[in-house]
Amino acid sequence: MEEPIQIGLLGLGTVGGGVFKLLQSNGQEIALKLGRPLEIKRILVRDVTRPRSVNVNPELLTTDPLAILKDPEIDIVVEVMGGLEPAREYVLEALRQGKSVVTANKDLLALHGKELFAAAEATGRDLLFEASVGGGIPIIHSLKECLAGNRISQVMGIVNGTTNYILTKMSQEGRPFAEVLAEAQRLGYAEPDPTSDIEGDDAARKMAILASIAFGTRITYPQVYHEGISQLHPQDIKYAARLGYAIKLLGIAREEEGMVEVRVHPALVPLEHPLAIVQGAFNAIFVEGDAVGQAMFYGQGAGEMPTASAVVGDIMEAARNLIHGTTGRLSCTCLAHKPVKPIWDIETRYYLRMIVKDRPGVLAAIAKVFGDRQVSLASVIQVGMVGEQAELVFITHKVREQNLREAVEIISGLPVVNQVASVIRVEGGPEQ
Ligand SMILES: NC(=O)C1=CN([C@@H]2O[C@H](COP(=O)(O)OP(=O)(O)OC[C@H]3O[C@@H](n4cnc5c(N)ncnc54)[C@H](OP(=O)(O)O)[C@@H]3O)[C@@H](O)[C@H]2O)C=CC1
Ligand SMILES: N[C@@H](CC=O)C(=O)O
Ligand code: NA
Repeated sequence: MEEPIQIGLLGLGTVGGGVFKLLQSNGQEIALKLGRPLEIKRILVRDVTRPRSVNVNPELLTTDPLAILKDPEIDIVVEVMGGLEPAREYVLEALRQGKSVVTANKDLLALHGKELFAAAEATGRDLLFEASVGGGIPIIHSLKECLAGNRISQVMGIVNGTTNYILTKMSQEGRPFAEVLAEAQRLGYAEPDPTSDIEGDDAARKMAILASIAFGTRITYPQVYHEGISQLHPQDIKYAARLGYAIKLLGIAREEEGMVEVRVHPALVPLEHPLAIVQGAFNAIFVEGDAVGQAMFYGQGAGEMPTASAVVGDIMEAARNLIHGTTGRLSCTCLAHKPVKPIWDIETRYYLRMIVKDRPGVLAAIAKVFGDRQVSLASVIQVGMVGEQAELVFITHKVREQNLREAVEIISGLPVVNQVASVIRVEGGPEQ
């Protein structure tokens, strides 16, 4: 067999450790498939003395990035260290040095994609990032290649494993938020700062990447409206279930008449919808194209080995392209400019929970405000009592967000209304 293709690994944490293990355990099959073996030559870490879950020769470890970036024998740099800086500078330098790059870093791509792809195009090398969205699910390649002949109208799904794990455990086992989050961190699902999972930033970055590819226009992370799950009340999970819904952190991207809608927020999803049954750290992504119709991608969206599966697939593609002299054949696909719709212009259904005075005329007062703002109600249910006050749940028909927000503001000020406790969008039903 020929000389190995040399790899430099930036990071040996959850994902880097998984990549190391997979290249060891499946190295022979991989070499057979490529016709050349892959070899990890150096690994950048912060602390070479830290105990590792992988059995690695300490001589491979370095704290000097130049030992990888400037090594002419290294052909492929794998960035699995995370964060914006210095990861951005290292990826740019690797590309400038004529190396192909594989990364799992959605933070980087969702903010600096344009600069990174320009650098890859300048040297004609590959910049591959399958692991950045949906962990092990092959969604990036599917959108960029297999579905490239379609006009994509919608990408919708669960793209954060940590929050789906938390919501699953809270709803099925009634366990407290903090306890389940700690478990997700132990299992390696969460980001180093789990706030980005909990507050929807991680999912927003992934939706920026998916929307950019699906609609062929550059969408960056700051353009993605997002809310997380930290403000969710456990009673809303309970009431939603009673009404036939699960609450999921959904990413939604749509293109209509040349405008893109892209958002991340908790949503009530009907229990009969396939996304409602996605449990634990699993992710699922629905894609709708004019030729393919509906396609759903499902699998483990986080964790050591599922993510390593995507990274190693990309390493093999980069290696194949090097072997055949075909690097850089599939670069940036953001070729058009399409404006992003502001959140107040979106149209959807809403679940609202209110604490109100338990007296006649209250419903009529609330209904009048809704009516004045063209908010049409699909159902109203009294779910319980909070002391002397009644707890009401409303589900609306589809309405423009601006109208709903105005109605909520006026209703919150009505003397008969103590509090509009929750407003959650409803997605995936017959009206969408
Ligand atoms: N965990 C997951 O399920 C998934 C993660 N990702 C992405 O993969 C990337 C890696 O995530 P993960 O493996 O979980 O992160 P970890 O925190 O587990 O690992 C990070 C690794 O990078 C090293 N590192 C970080 N900063 C530096 C630095 N400045 N200089 C040198 N080495 C550094 C760390 O070194 P040391 O060990 O010495 O501290 C560590 O080995 C992130 O971009 C993440 O968003 C993508 C999909 C899923
Ligand atoms: N923290 C992320 C990891 C994968 O991208 C998640 O929970 O989905
Ligand atoms: Na993926």
